[in-house]
Amino acid sequence: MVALDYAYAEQAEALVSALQGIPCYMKVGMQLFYSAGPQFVARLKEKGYQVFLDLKMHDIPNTVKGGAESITRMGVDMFNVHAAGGKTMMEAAMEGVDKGLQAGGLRPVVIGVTQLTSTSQAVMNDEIGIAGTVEEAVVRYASLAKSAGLNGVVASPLEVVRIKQACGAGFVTVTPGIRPAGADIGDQSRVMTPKEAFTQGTDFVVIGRPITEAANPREALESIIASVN
Ligand SMILES: O=C(O)c1cc(=O)[nH]c(=O)n1[C@@H]1O[C@H](COP(=O)(O)O)[C@@H](O)[C@H]1O
Repeated sequence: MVALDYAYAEQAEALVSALQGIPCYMKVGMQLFYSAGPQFVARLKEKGYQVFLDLKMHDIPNTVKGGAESITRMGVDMFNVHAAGGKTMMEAAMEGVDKGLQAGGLRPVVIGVTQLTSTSQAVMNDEIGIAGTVEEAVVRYASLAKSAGLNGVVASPLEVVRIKQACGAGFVTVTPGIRPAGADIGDQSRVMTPKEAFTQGTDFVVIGRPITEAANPREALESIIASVN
């Protein structure tokens, strides 16, 4: 999944054109969506892409339900909500999906965000104030997401084995925090290479800057795919 983290539609369009023909999901996050909106998502769908709309909803259940309904009507393939919003909020998201389907939408894969991959053990314990290991917190969020009827979670590849043990092999894992060997980690904290991530059994890897900031993004993505194969 390529993270189209751009402020302007033209920049994202240029990357999509550069990657044309390479099979991948396109991830639209808040930076692009707040600027280019549902029209950009519609253009990606017209081009035949599968789209992960990453807006990480986290609000009261009624508001998340409405957001999920609108997102489902948009016809995206995947979207996410914060598992930290709790079981009732996540169940409300699934109710919103049902309402969106009744209005003619397509069924999306619904994913819970666990602990952001930028969060280290120390930050989680000392700053946010959650005790225990990151892995324990992630597995707890994943189990909660599963009990609310979600299809999977976003986590770092380091937690995939434990998530699959707790929630089953079919529970989808979407893993950012991916860095090819030697790449700049930036603000990420819990990282692995693409190959290592797939060795852990993840279903999807999400990659942004190693592609978007490369001198040649197409070559960067092709070399990542080659490293996995
Ligand atoms: O939900 C996400 O996609 C997400 C969750 C998370 O825990 N960490 C995370 O990095 N992401 C997203 O994944 C992408 C990672 O981008 P890079 O760090 O540039 O590869 C960004 O678009 C983030 O918003």
